[in-house]
This record gives sequence, C-alpha cells and structure tokens, in this order.
Amino acid sequence: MRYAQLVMGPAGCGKSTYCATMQRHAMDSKRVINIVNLDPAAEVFDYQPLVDIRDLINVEDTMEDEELHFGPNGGLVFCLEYLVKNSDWLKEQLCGGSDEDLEGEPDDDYLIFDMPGQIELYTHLSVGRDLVQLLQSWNFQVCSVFLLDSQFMIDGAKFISGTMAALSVMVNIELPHVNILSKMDLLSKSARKQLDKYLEPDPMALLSEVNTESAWGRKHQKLSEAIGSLIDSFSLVRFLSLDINDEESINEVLLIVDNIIQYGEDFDVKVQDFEQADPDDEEI
Ligand SMILES: Nc1nc2c(ncn2[C@@H]2O[C@H](COP(=O)(O)OP(=O)(O)OP(=O)(O)O)[C@@H](O)[C@H]2O)c(=O)[nH]1
Ligand SMILES: [Mg+2]
Repeated sequence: MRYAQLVMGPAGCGKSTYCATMQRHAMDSKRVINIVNLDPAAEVFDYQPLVDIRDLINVEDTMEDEELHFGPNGGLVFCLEYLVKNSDWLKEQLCGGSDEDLEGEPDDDYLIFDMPGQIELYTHLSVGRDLVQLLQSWNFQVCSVFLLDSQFMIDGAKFISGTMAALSVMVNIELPHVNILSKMDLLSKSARKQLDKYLEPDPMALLSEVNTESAWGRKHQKLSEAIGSLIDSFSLVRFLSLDINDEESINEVLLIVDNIIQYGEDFDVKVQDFEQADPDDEEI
C-alpha cells in the first residue's frame, strides 16, 4: 500500500512548514516520509522534495509565455491543470512509471503533498479532485489535511468563516479529512485558553457571540443561525491544534493522520505471524 497526505489551506497558513516538520519528526523515529512539492510558485522551503512540480512547469513559464500570458493566480491554476493532464510525468516520478511497479510491493511509500495556497483549487475547481483520483488509481490511500492559522480562529465570526472554508474543501475533495490549527506557538496563554472552545466547537454558542457584535450581525441573525446549524449538522468540523515546537503535539497529529489513512494497520498482522512462528510457543 501507498499512503499520501494532501496538505491544503489558505496562503501562508503553514503548509510547507507542516510538511518539513512531519518529515523531520518521522526521521527522528527512523521512519521515511517523502515530500512532493506541488506548488509551482514555491521559491524556498525547508525540505528536499522527492518530486517537484517545478521540474515540469512553473508559474513564470505561464506568465512569460506569449500565448498564455497569465497573471500569477491564473498561472498557478494552469500549472496544476497541466500536471493533471500530464499525469504520466507524475506517475513516472512517484511510481517509476510502469504498472508492474504499481502492483509490486512498494517499501512503505508515505508521501506528503505540499499544495499551493489558493483555496479555490480545493473548494470548487475540479483539479484537486482530479489529482486525488489519479493518486487513488495508483494505489495510494489518501487523506486531506486542511490547515488554518490559529490566530484567525479566536473570535466567533472568524471561526465561522474558517469552518466554512474547511467544510467546502471537505465536500469538494471527498476524502477522509483532518482540520489542523497551525502556529499554536504564536498564541498567548490567554488566547490558547480561548481557543479551547473552538477545538470541539458548539457553533450555536459561538454564534451568540457573533450576533451581538454588530448591526450587520443583528440584522442577519437568522442567516447566521442557519449557517450554525449547517456546521452543526455536519458535525465533522473539528480541529486539532499543532504546535511545531512541541514534539508531543506533532506526534499526536501524525498518529491521528496515520490512523485515518490506515497506515500501520498491516504491521500488527506481521507481528502476529512472527509470534505464531516462534518455536518457544510450540514447546508450551
Ligand atoms: N511561529 C511559527 N511560524 C510558522 C509556523 N508555521 C509556519 N510559520 C511561518 O509562517 C510563514 C508561512 O509558512 P509556510 O509554511 O511557508 O506557509 P504556506 O502555507 O506553505 O504558505 P504558501 O505556500 O505561501 O501558501 C513562514 O514565515 C513560516 O516560518 C508555526 O507553526 N509557528
Ligand atoms: Mg508553501
């Protein structure tokens, strides 16, 4: 089996840092996690990617091209669509290209995809979904990891807006999904305390804060309540917090994500086989 995390989220929320952090943490426990950079506009990051979309295409190519002449945002969407159209290239990079390789036993392929920070790629364009289907056809077990900056999640209105973004990604990408609040180390102690109520949120209670805040809030109370009950009825919108300076926090997040993509489940089976073959057991 192959395993993959697709790391998504708004610009600057800490996606590339998350990837580098997880890779380093895995390395410390003698585990290999490779990173695939799918951000065609990336310049510097803190890791060495196994595969890099910029070897296929980068945003400057699409901006400088006389026919395309894209701006930076349209260029980025074009690059990802180009990647999906040229899936042979990606397959070659990830799986060595041949179908035999796909069926053979890869030695525990575990990849994290560092995606660009343009939220529309995941909320309504089809390119995110297309990429997922490709990976699944190559035997990857995939989950989506959606990051949001915790600093934007300490008041009710922002919480609702962040949650709606997470929801639209969940609904569009249709994968097992984890929401993570990043940059916890930047929050003050009191802000951290305040954040607790957003981790397992009660949207209705949070909305009561929003409603009294402004004239707009009062005027649209019914609408806000409807949104609150929408979030509530999905009841899937939960957040994990991640502090990259705290190994325990990193470990906890990785464990939960591993669990979701069922990484490690077949390890138990191996241990059992081994135990059964133990000659000492036979003597008893
Ligand atoms: N203190 C702190 N800074 C962080 C953390 N995560 C990211 N940053 C900083 O936030 C900035 C953006 O982080 P990136 O990891 O590049 O974010 P990104 O989501 O990959 O950004 P784009 O790819 O441009 O969308 C950088 O300056 C990081 O050093 C964190 O957990 N703690
Ligand atoms: Mg990045």
